[in-house]
Amino acid sequence: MKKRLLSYIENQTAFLNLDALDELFTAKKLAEIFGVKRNTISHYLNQLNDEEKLVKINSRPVYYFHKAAFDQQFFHLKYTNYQSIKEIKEEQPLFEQEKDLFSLLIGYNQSLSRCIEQVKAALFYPEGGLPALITGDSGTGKSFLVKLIYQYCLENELIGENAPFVTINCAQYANNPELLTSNLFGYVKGAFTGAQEDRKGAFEAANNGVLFLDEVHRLNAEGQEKLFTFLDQGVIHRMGETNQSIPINTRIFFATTENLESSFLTTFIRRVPIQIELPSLMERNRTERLELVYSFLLAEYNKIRRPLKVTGQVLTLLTNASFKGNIGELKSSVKVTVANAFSEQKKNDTVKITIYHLPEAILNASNASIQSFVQKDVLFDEHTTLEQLTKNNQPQQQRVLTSFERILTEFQQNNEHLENCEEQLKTEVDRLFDFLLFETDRQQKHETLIYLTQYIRDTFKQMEASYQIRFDGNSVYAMSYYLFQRGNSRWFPEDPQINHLIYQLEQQIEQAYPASFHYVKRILELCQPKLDLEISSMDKIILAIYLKRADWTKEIGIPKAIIVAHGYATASSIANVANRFLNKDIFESFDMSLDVTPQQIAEEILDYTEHNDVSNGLVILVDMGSLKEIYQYFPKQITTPIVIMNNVTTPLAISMGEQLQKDLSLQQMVDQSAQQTPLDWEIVYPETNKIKALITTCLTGIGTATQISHLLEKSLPSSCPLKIFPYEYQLLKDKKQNETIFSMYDCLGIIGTANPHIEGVPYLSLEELISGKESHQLSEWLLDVMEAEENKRFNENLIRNFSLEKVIDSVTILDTEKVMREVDLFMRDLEQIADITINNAKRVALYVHVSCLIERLIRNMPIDTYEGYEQLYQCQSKTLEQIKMAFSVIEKDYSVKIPDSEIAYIFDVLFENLDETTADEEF
Ligand SMILES: Nc1ncnc2c1ncn2[C@@H]1O[C@H](COP(=O)(O)OP(=O)(O)OP(=O)(O)O)[C@@H](O)[C@H]1O
Repeated sequence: MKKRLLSYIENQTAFLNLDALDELFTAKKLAEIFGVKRNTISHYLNQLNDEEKLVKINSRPVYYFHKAAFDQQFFHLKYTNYQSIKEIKEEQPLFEQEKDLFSLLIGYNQSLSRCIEQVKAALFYPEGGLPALITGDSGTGKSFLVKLIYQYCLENELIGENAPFVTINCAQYANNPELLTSNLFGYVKGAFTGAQEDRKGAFEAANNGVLFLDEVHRLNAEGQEKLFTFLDQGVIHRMGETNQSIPINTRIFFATTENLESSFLTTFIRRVPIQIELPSLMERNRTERLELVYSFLLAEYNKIRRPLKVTGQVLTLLTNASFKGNIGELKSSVKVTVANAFSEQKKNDTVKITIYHLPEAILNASNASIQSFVQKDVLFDEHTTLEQLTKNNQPQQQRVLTSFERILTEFQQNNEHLENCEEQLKTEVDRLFDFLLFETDRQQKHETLIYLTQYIRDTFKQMEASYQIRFDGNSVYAMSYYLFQRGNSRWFPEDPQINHLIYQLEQQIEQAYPASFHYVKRILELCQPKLDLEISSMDKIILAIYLKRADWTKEIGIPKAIIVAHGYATASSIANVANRFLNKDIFESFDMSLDVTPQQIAEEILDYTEHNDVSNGLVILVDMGSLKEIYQYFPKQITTPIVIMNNVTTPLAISMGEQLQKDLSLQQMVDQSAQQTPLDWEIVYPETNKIKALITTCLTGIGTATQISHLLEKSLPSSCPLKIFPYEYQLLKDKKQNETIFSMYDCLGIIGTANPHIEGVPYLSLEELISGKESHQLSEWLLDVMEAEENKRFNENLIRNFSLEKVIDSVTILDTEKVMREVDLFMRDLEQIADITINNAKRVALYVHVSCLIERLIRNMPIDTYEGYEQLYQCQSKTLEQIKMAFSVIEKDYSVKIPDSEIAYIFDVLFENLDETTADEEF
């Protein structure tokens, strides 16, 4: 009996649902099932619990389930006795905890993840949340989102149990704006003809609840004014009532399909700190669109309750079609499709849906996509779930997510110390890449994969050229497969605990493998715009661990060398012997027919330079004096120095081959060889029109040099032809002018954190540049490449971009672009009013300081007091008033009041010596 009981509970435990525990796990029900007395069953159950075979929950009623079956099916439990289900749930591992209501939105962890973060930021704002504006084309899900927001508020007790939810669509009142205003704000008796009694409006109805104003741009001037009063002061006035204001406490959400630049919206959005932009259907990736199609089909199945067999072609066409009315129109197209099929096959057990049931417009719009990747047929019936459909669809994506989870769990279990789990993480990453590279269907040569690989290969080459490194050959494939298989999905989890883990791990990886981390970051940045990728921290972590393992090697920049000779095999046999002797493939050979012209040879060589990396120079050994002149046929804009040597023989080739490997400049190589054998040679440097370039460098490594070059690139006017190259400091310092870049480019100067002292190339420290002490130097270097006006803009952009990252790091809810624009205005006004010029260093400080200040004020965070304000005011009242005046735009736009203590701090920033944090430290 005891055995049978245990085995029965074991089988049932697999179906256990912690959220709705079945009666079946109680002594009472089990006694009924086994037809014995309840006491007998209780006795056995307790025995089994003592033996640690069953878990007991001492709630009312008491539940028992099978420990091992539970551990296997769900998660590992530490004990066999618990007081409540809640206690058990607390042991649930991080990644299996419940999803919140927003997970009902398709795309909640992909294209909508940022939107949901913003919604939560608005909702959890202290003292009743912040208003938010939701923008997006028709049918992108604005109303749907707000309905969920309301449910979410109820679930999280942000509003009371019976709190109201009021929706007003302003577009419905297009012909009667007064009616709209009265419906929103209410009116008092006599406010207009027909107003026979006082009446509440939507604002009052939504008090203590949620108010949703759709198509808000339709409000007329009066309505707008009333709305602004509410946003600024939290009160409304009914129509016809000017004296009495009614305080309203409602969580307000607005939506509009209108362009934000329109005149009403610009004044309006200044008062609405959070703007949430929903992507159009086409901006969502294919996986997400397919998920939407699945969910709508599933909903139709649930309505008609007849299995639906949908062909892959239908799924493909629905997924790829573009709809003006976005998700809303996709949803109704699915409805029409199912209705067409259903009415035709009313009597069939299964309704088969083929392309003939689709609305015609879809067929017309999607012709082009018929040949592309086609889905498999899907049967929707009582066993179908959305989760299973989407899971089946992307085993690789799932595999990537599983690795993410394992890595984070491992890291967490090792007390968040990378050094304790480095090996385990590497093994996990290796396993993931093995799976992605070798266990996925390689036959299916997906166009996207081919495109990805091609682009990533080019990016690697670009990286190799600028950093003088060489990546392991497999890295290109590994990276392409990874990005392809993980799909367009991005993984930005919401759980703060997981985000904390990711943040910690990313920081530690960056510290432990700085070079790999920087290369990965740079490669991803370069790929991002072309490949339409959303990069997450986990991508950087995984790829940095992988690249670290594959490791990259430093390329010794040796020039390419070729031998050109007349005759059937002259060149190739010399190259052959020399390469064998040198034990390395140094030379390539060009065997030429006897009647070839020098011009044809030149063309061959140019063709070679186009297909090979000759950025370290090219050495050409030729067999006839006349051929030495071939360079005349090279176009003027060759970009690499070329040495041409005459009378090639095997000893000459061997001697040159040896010199080539010594990491010397071309000139030094020739000089050395010439000491051994008399030589006839010519060196051709790129002539005129060399492209102008700046070099950035940093003592701490190429990562920072790249950041500096980024900063400069971003700040350059778009028309400027200047190139910027990040460089290893040590390399510049060791090789000096011999570094190839100086012969290939016209290097105007070096900007960085340490001077490599290169003769003839001026140096400017980043700190001097940012502080403005020496920014005129940069202007002088750039005289030839840009006009004075452009130069000025460059300097301003530089300071702005330099500050941007810090502002991004410092503010959480403000729109960074907007707040920076506001600070720009503040500084401009201040310069005018106080007749001062704010230097670069102070600009940087003000960008950050004022942005944080606004955020603190909006968030009602405590503001520091300023000691000695009175004394300061006595002697500096004029300047303090001027600063106050310059703040008026910010005060108006953000509806905040800048306290006197803050004005005093700004005074300090402007007129006291700045805290000497240097630009280098900031980097
Ligand atoms: N993320 C989503 N996941 C699942 N269904 C969605 C999602 N977004 C929108 N929908 C569905 O799409 C339909 C259209 O959405 P909704 O009416 O909210 O769009 P809207 O932006 O308010 O449109 P309009 O501006 O035309 O009023 C809704 O029926 C909703 O069920």
